[in-house]
Amino acid sequence: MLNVAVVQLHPLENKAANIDRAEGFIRVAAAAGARLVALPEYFSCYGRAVSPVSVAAVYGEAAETIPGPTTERLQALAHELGIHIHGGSFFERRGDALYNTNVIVDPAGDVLGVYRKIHLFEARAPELTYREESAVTPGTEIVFTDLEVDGRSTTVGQTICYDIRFPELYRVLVAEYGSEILFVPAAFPRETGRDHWELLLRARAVENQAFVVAPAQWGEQADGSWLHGRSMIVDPWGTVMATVPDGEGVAIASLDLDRLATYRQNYPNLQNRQPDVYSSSSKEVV
Ligand SMILES: NC(=O)CC(=O)C(=O)O
Repeated sequence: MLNVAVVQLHPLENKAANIDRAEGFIRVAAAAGARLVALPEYFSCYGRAVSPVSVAAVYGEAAETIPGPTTERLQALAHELGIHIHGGSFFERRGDALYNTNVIVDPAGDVLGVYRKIHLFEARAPELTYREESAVTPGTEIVFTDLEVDGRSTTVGQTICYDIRFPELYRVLVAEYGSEILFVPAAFPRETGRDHWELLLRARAVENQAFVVAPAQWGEQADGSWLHGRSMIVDPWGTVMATVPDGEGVAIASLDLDRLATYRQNYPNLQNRQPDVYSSSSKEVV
């Protein structure tokens, strides 16, 4: 069994305070037996409160390189507690560009996987306007990471928030790269989250026969908007194993990776895919 925790945070404008609270919840989760603790998207800074023009400035100020103070803090913490930490996401500066980036850190304090969000959120609705690309550059690489936890190896796929709407990415992470656990750190707004968040997480879990680990931001922002929260861990059958209610907090679930292997054998959905047919040019028009 692999004990995994999701941390739900209410992002405030003070980056140092956000990181301090994240550390506090990581310690709580580790003390409760979690071997892998996952943080939400933009856990150290979230910029919904400001106009698109100043969003870029706020993000730019919050951005860090890898290695940098935030990754070094996660590395020290993972080493001290002897756990893996999935560092949700934060603003990364690389040359002149900013990315929405997450890392996985192992108990030796090493950074194992660096993923830059590929699909950047955009909404042009009367009730919700957002264009992540105004400040952030999209990543161009699919990232999966091999982990060794409690003497068992597993492969995890790294994604972020809006990526969840693009099932192709998850299919590749599972069918081509063998991921057993899919990470989806997020900051879904209430407008989309109330109807789509759980539905999308459970769909990706069922269709890919994989665990989905989804820590989220929750709560009211300075501009009066709300983040949906409902961090959750979903099993490959689509059952919600653990969730965090409104507010900050931690939820933990025990993932049975051996049972996952049996389940994939008993229901060989992944083996029964017909990729040749999907890509075939021999379409019959009636
Ligand atoms: N915040 C996101 O990246 C995505 C989102 O809110 C949505 O897809 O809805």
